Amino acid sequence: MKVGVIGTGYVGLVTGACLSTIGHTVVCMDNNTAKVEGLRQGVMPIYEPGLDELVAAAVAAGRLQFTTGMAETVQDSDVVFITVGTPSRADGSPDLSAVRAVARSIGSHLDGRFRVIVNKSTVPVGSGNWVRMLVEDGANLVAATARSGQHAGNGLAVLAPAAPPNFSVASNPEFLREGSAVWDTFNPDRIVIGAEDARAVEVMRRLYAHWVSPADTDTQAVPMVVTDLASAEMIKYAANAFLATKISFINEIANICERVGADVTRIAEAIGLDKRIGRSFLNAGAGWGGSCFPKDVSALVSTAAEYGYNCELLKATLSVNEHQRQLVIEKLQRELRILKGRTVALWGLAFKPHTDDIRCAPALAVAEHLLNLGCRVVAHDPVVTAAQVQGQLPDLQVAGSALEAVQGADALLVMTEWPEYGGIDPQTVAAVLRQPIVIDARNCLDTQAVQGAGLRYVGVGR
Ligand SMILES: NC(=O)C1=CN([C@@H]2O[C@H](COP(=O)(O)OP(=O)(O)OC[C@H]3O[C@@H](n4cnc5c(N)ncnc54)[C@H](O)[C@@H]3O)[C@@H](O)[C@H]2O)C=CC1
Ligand SMILES: O=C(O)[C@H]1O[C@H](OP(=O)(O)OP(=O)(O)OC[C@H]2O[C@@H](n3ccc(=O)[nH]c3=O)[C@H](O)[C@@H]2O)[C@H](O)[C@@H](O)[C@@H]1O
Repeated sequence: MKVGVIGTGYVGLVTGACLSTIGHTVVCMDNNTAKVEGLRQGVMPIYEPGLDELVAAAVAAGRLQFTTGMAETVQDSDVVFITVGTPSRADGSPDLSAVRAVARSIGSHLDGRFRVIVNKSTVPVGSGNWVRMLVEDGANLVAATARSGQHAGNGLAVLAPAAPPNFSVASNPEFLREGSAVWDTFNPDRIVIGAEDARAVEVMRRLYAHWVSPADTDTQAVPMVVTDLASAEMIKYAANAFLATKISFINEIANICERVGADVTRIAEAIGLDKRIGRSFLNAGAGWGGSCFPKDVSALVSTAAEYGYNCELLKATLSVNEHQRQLVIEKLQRELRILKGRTVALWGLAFKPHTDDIRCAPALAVAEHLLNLGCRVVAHDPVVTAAQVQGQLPDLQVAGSALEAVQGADALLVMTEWPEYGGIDPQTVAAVLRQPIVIDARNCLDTQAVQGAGLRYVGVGR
């Protein structure tokens, strides 16, 4: 099938690359000219394991193209995905301006051929109907402009569409995780389709046939949940809110463990063996961050408030998470007493390992707090660069290696559980630290090896 993807960020690029890999012909569009130009030259705008190879192969096979042109993206496609960002506004509600602009623009390029316009951006309940309205507005504007005999900016007359727009809106929430986005897309737990009509469902079933009706009879089909638009939109928020709550829950248990002398890692292991609970997302630490959990939990709270409902549980999920970062500072204060004038080595800036994404990264929040308290903070991350953090935290120093960051520091603070940190010999760390203190805010180091090197180990909930 022919697929247009509008917004070539994390979700758009991974979606486009994976759909072209399974045989569809995909055009990825973005209004960021530099990004599109870079992609045409094989430069990935994000760090995502396996993505470069996938994109290169799909481009070489002639099944993946990049463009800044909306007209060609829409006109050539049977399915048009909207995958633009929906960041949080100051009040926690999502900023839908990019979705609005794109939906109107899609409408202005439609003709009589049937297309499914698929919203993959995370948008509040009710957005499907809103997208339909905007697409119709875009189409009506072109028709009205043509009727009035007006001219486009280039002096050419605007042509009236040959036929009224023929489209259906669908919602297809995305569940990929950064750092394992390609794997997640090829191995989904479910595919959710919210649709207005059976025709759209049929198109989406064909698009996702690779997963939902695999040709190889030995391959297990992925469940496809077909529902109405509002339920599909709600499924996305409910999934993220549940996962964020699960992490806040284990962080709360960790905080109790610290007081009573229990070990949260053993508790997570044991309760995780209960199939009703499951082990994943029970790693206590410095709390969750990233581009989605914070904005999506806040957006759900904000949507509920619009409908007169006060989300007590989700508000607690948010506040436990906020508090979890504060606890990292308190642990440092307990160990070092005065923080002003101290040097803290900080390992890990990304919001989690295997990504260079620093959006809402707990590490940056903690670094900012330490800088405000008068510390010198020397950070290291295997993939996040100094240039990425410069604008946000100009006083944060970024070292070229993990050991360089630790040199002469009063404490080492581990904020992201990059596997390479576990491979560094604690003896070499002990040899260069000014004071023998390690705060492991992700419980990722070998406790005994750290203690064996004569370092004081402070983890989370143990
Ligand atoms: N990042 C993730 O892991 C996941 C994100 N999501 C959701 O997917 C959506 C997209 O997220 P990301 O890919 O992370 O966003 P992103 O910020 O990485 O990318 C968005 C892209 O849209 C482009 N864009 C903005 N306005 C445009 C316009 N008018 N025309 C064309 N392109 C435009 C931007 O230039 C950018 O390249 C969000 O709603 C997010 O919540 C859902 C699941 C996973
Ligand atoms: O909507 C989205 O954008 C995505 O949000 C999350 O994916 P992502 O943000 O990439 O990363 P996660 O692996 O979920 O981690 C989120 C945060 O939780 C933290 N976390 C995760 C697991 C855990 O046990 N403990 C914990 O503190 C991580 O360190 C990270 O800061 C969801 O897992 C995806 O399913 C969803 O598609």
